[in-house]
Amino acid sequence: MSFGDYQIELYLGALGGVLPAHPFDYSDLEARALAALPPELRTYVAGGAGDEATQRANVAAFQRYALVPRMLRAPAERDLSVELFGRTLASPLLLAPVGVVGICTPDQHGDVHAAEVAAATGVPLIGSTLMSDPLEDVAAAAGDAGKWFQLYTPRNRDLAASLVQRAEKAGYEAIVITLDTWVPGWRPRDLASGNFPQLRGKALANYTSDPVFREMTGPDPDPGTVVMTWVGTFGHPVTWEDLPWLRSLTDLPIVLKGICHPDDARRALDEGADGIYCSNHGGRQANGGGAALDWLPDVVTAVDGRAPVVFDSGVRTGADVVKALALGADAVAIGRPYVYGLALGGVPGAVHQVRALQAEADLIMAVDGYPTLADLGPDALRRIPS
Ligand SMILES: Cc1cc2nc3c(=O)[nH]c(=O)nc-3n(C[C@H](O)[C@H](O)[C@H](O)COP(=O)(O)O)c2cc1C
Ligand SMILES: O=C(O)C(=O)c1ccccc1
Repeated sequence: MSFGDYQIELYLGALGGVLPAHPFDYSDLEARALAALPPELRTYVAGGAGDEATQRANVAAFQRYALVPRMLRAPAERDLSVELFGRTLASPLLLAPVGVVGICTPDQHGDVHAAEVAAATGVPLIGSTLMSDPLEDVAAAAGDAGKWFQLYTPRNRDLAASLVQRAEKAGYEAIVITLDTWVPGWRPRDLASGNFPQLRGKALANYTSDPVFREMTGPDPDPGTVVMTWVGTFGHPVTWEDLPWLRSLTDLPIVLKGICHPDDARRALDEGADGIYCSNHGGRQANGGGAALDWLPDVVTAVDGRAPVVFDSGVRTGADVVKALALGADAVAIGRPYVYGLALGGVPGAVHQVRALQAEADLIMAVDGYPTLADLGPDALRRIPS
């Protein structure tokens, strides 16, 4: 069984009279998913920072690299597996943490459904701090699939400790600390529509289910108190000085998300991080930066094999996945593609998006003669002069 078999399944289904129910093209997926979402979610999910130049650059950057086909290399047998923190994954994909995925399905249990996508595909879910169901319920829905917990470090250190300890107890296998979002970026689409879901009390289940947060609000708080308490504690701007404390909270691997500079990557590892997550938050936080993909090679060089490098921001196709891997990422995360899949077609819709990415990546590696991840290095790519 290889990931490429998904195309056989689709063709056979069509021969049996059943055409695929879910989109293949990202623009089509996005347009249909946005139409299916309530208006207040459209700006939040699709939008980015400023005039969204960085968000567009994330996607465009992939076109500046071309995969070079190599022949006669027995590519029939593929192996896309990768080992991350002691778990072997069949493919190097991850579901990026998305704080509002919980409200992207009509039943408001989108975080549980994202975990079901992980369970169905074996692609680990990185669950956000901002969930609509408690992290314990989401972990249970992921079953045997991998799951990592993404921490938005609160100002209240006891609350941070409680969230990390709950995640550890619930079976999450790594803690991803997001560094670039202790304050929301300047997001004109949301500003113009007066829209920020958390301020309407959405996606706060990990707080309202937490004993430390409950002490902060007092018993039976009204919704306004919950939101204002959240606003007061949400975003601690993590610094190097905080790392020993964060390290002391858990024995789980710690992955730092938002690292784009080689010096930051090197120092993070020197100071005890176990993984580096190169990302610019899908262009949602700071406009005016380059594409995350352009920061990846130097980050990989700085890490020098000491720890896994995860990459996200702008991955839309199987070819994008292969290019990020060739530039040195050990695993590639997707954000909006699976959220849109879920919004449009529920769990089967998101499973389709994941399987389509796996199948396309697998078939590209086959046709281009890079049958395993070890075969895929910078030599597989040429930079197209702009
Ligand atoms: C609607 C939305 C909510 C997000 N929420 C979080 C979050 O809670 N925590 C986090 O670390 N990143 C969050 N991100 C960023 C993603 O983890 C990821 O970095 C980004 O979506 C990757 O870019 P892509 O959407 O172009 O694939 C969010 C992204 C989107 C689109
Ligand atoms: O929307 C986001 O990308 C996000 O992760 C976030 C969460 C809380 C505050 C600001 C941004």
